Amino acid sequence: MQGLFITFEGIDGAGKSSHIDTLAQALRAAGRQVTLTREPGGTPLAEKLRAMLLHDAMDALTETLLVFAARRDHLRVVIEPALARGDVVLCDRFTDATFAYQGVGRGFDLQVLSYMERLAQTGIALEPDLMRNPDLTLWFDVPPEVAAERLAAARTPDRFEAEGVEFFTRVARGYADRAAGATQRFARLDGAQPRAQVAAQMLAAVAARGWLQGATP
Ligand SMILES: Nc1ncnc2c1ncn2[C@@H]1O[C@H](COP(=O)(O)OP(=O)(O)O)[C@@H](O)[C@H]1O
Ligand SMILES: Cc1cn([C@H]2C[C@H](O)[C@@H](COP(=O)(O)OP(=O)(O)O)O2)c(=O)[nH]c1=O
Repeated sequence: MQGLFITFEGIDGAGKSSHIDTLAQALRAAGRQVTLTREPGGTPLAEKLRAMLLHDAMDALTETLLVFAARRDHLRVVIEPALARGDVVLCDRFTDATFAYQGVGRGFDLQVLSYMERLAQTGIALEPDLMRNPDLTLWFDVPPEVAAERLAAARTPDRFEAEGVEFFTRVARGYADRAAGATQRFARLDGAQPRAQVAAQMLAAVAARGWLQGATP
């Protein structure tokens, strides 16, 4: 079976983590093996880098280098082997987050990011020239004010979540720009709706691609 790479994106508090298990269950019910993972993180090395990224002060270049270092290790150790086995890989965040947070959020040069994206995501897959990209990106789009309200009620903020609404307004614009540049890959979900409706939108986006139809030879 063909591997599939599906990413979950959106600003902090958009509802990504709340919905990833629902999709995993639906895919398993359709006969698929699922690998659940997240970024930054997903391997022992990348989880160490994640802890630094979320808690230690650093400039935007250091942040970007660490994010891509974590991503390359994650691709090498987890994502590419899972895709080669034919799994569906569900990943909570990937490179769109780097364009949204480090790029538009922090103001890091987008062309340099594109170069780093190519460098970090090429040369690991079985096809040597392939730059690994998601097959589908589920974009949980919520107004920054709604996300901030949810987070205030939910958890102690990390270094990103402690940013103000202006930062998240830029990050949200970063996601909208990425989505506009890859309309086939992105499915926009209205994340401000109640959970059941968000879940239904998510399942419909995956079903529309024929990926919930049960095992196919
Ligand atoms: N559709 C929704 N409506 C209301 N609250 C939600 C919804 N989805 C998630 N939440 C709540 O919002 C908070 C952030 O959700 P979470 O899934 O952790 O977001 P993310 O992973 O995108 O940062 C959690 O407390 C979660 O229970
Ligand atoms: C993958 C990635 C995440 N991030 C940030 C966004 C999030 O605030 C943070 C951690 O992501 P996340 O796992 O979504 O946080 P949580 O578990 O608290 O919901 O890392 C970047 O800045 N750039 C990136 O490339």
